[in-house]
Amino acid sequence: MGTRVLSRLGPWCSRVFAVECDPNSDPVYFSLSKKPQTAHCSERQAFENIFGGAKSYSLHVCTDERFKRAMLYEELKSKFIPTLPRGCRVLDVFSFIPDVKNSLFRGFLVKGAADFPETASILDELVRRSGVSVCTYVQEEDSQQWWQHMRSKAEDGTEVTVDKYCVVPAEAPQHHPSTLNLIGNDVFYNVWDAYKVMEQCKEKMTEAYELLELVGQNLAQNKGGRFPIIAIEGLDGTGKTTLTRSLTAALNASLLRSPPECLSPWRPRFDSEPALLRRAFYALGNYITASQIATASQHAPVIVDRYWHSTAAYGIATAVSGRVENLPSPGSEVYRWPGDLLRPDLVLLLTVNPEERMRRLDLRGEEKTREEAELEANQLFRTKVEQAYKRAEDPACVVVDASPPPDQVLQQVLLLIKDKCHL
Ligand SMILES: Nc1ncnc2c1ncn2[C@@H]1O[C@H](COP(=O)(O)OP(=O)(O)OP(=O)(O)O)[C@@H](O)[C@H]1O
Ligand SMILES: Cc1cn([C@H]2C[C@H](O)[C@@H](COP(=O)(O)O)O2)c(=O)[nH]c1=O
Repeated sequence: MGTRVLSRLGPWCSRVFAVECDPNSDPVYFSLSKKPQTAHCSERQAFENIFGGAKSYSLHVCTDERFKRAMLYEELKSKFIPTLPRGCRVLDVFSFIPDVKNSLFRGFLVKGAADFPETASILDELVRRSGVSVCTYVQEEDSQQWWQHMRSKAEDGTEVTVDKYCVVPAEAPQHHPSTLNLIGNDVFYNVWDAYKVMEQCKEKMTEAYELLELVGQNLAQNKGGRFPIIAIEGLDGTGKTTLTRSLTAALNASLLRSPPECLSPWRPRFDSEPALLRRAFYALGNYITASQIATASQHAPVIVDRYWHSTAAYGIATAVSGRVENLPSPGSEVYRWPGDLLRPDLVLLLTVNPEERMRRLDLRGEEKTREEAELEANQLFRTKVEQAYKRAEDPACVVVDASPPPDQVLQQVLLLIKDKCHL
């Protein structure tokens, strides 16, 4: 793999690497060079922190085929990483070509592997896997420089180093590497892109096959009727269900949701699949909901409990690691509305402070999805979801303070609807 060209994504040695040690600080960036270069003291210290101690390995999922990449990454994360001894530390590693979309390969840096002989044999097994590349990090005693050794198996089964590069400091790119693959992996901007993902797994999942059938039956209808379409968005527990019910009664409206009810039986299955499939499931759900909205809005106003903005906000916030500043800047193309999806007339984003939201969730006390559990555990994630909502464009979200009692929130929202939709 070392000297071979990685398909259209360029040679290995032209890549930049980022190791994430802590979600609240910048990753350590490095690139590869055939010739050693002198690193500053602080840079040497940073390398010492990430590779130092007992032998370190990095594993990279290296294929530009998105389905295979998603499956392999999930397999490493859920099957392989949990088998490592507790003493090993696992950090996220990205390898990418700066500013080149879809050039990101995700992986893991396993620190302290040499302390556990069984770890080395597990990692050596991975050298054989197609689509995974395994590197080790070695410090040369005389020069204090770190070298990345690319591992491979020879024909006779013995492990060999196929290439080695000096690890040299690299500048932080303008955009965080985790933003490079968002489009087409974490957010889909047309139905066919999500459809193609689902098609790739319809052989192994009957749910995918049935979902595709449903989408096929629901695509023809995508033009709104004469009544307004109002989407209600917000983090879990902000009061969407409560408000959408009372609004529906007050406006004599139809109430719909995304994902639509007809997908509820399949949701737990897709929620436990790799992110690519999960995101494709939610994206396709919006198109089925759109077809229901198209019919319903011919007869009455339509209230939608979550719609496209949830799909995009959760997809972006899950994929972009680390700090809120790592999100794509406002105005980025990732915050646009898909051209082929029925647009609502008004989108309201309900917001409450974290303590009140937690109080409401605790009072409700239902079973949680993976996303909900993550949201509850992680304030950083919640802030990223809310920021992604706020950056959405055309239509943008109108922020509503949902902390007053339900009746007051309803009155506030009715006034907004009267003003914006003339209802
Ligand atoms: N304005 C409000 N004031 C106080 N409590 C509220 C208010 N609105 C909703 N609640 C309560 O907060 C809890 C969560 O509300 P609700 O289920 O409507 O939120 P949600 O946004 O639909 O959540 P999810 O997205 O997880 O389905 C419920 O117990 C509900 O009764
Ligand atoms: C619609 C939609 C939802 N999710 C995630 C976000 C939430 O944590 C859960 C719960 O949704 P609920 O139906 O309101 O209970 O699902 C998502 O990730 N993408 C989506 O499109």
